[in-house]
Amino acid sequence: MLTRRPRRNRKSEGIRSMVKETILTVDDFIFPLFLIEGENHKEEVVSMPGIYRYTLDLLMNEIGECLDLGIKSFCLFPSLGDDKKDSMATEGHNPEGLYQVALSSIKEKYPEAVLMTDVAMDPYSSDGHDGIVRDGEIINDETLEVLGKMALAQAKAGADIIGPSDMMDGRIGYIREVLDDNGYTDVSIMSYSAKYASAFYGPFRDALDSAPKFGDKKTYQMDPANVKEALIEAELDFVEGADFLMVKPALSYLDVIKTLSENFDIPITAYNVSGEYAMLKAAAQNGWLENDKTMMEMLLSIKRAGASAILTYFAKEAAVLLKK
Ligand SMILES: NCC(=O)CCC(=O)O
Ligand SMILES: [Mg+2]
Repeated sequence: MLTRRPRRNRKSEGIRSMVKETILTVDDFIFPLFLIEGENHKEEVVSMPGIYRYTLDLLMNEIGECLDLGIKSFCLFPSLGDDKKDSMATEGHNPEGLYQVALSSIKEKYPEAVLMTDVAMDPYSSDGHDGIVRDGEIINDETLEVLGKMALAQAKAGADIIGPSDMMDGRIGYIREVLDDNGYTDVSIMSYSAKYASAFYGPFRDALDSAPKFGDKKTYQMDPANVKEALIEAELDFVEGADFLMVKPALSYLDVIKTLSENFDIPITAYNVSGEYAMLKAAAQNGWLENDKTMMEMLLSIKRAGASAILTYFAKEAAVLLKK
């Protein structure tokens, strides 16, 4: 005799929705957006169908549409020409630079939008690395000064959340101090705490043309084999003042998301990265996977693992579906 029949709780849509443990909403999304110089121009990222690089005027329209769909949070990434890049990523803290001007213009037009930034040298670095390069090495402590300047310029331009993505040691404490010393105690920090040296970033580097000019990022980004190390990274970022701890990528690292969410009482977020987006788009274009259902299952799994917010290129598509 079968007394326990779990199928009873799946017998109708009504009961299934009653026992549902995880519910995905538009509030969960942070939409990463790519910004380029110029006017009235947008170009699709070849390896990310449906995702565009926008000039600021068109980006404004895109943000307006997203706000109408209920997406409240955005993370901006700049794509710069080589003429704007140097070994010290100087353009990254230029108050008149593309990025800072975009932040303040967006804030002015849409004060309700939550703007998250990217702090790392790579979009502005002629070396394509996240830190200062000397004799082929990435120099940690001197890089902190550059990151501090970037974070401060972004805070001055109106950023709500600073997102250090560089994986230098000590940068959260350093940035927190710079922000606080300058009166930006209310500006939050979402730390890319467990950022892995992953092959899933390929399409993003196409989008920003920011691939490293030599070597790889394994001396600062984490080894995909490690999870205990993620606890150390997260603990340091927590102690240094991070408001959110992020895991990146998401889908191959659901165990890391879960481990951090069980061990820390501040929000854990996850970055559903470009390669994860591209994989589904490629399969869907071939008719091998059903786009909408697979997308929702991916996003749901990231939330189920313990993420309270998800940076995802699917944000707009998923918001349209959720609205139906
Ligand atoms: N610092 C931001 C990223 O590296 C994003 C990676 C991706 O979407 O692949
Ligand atoms: Mg760290």
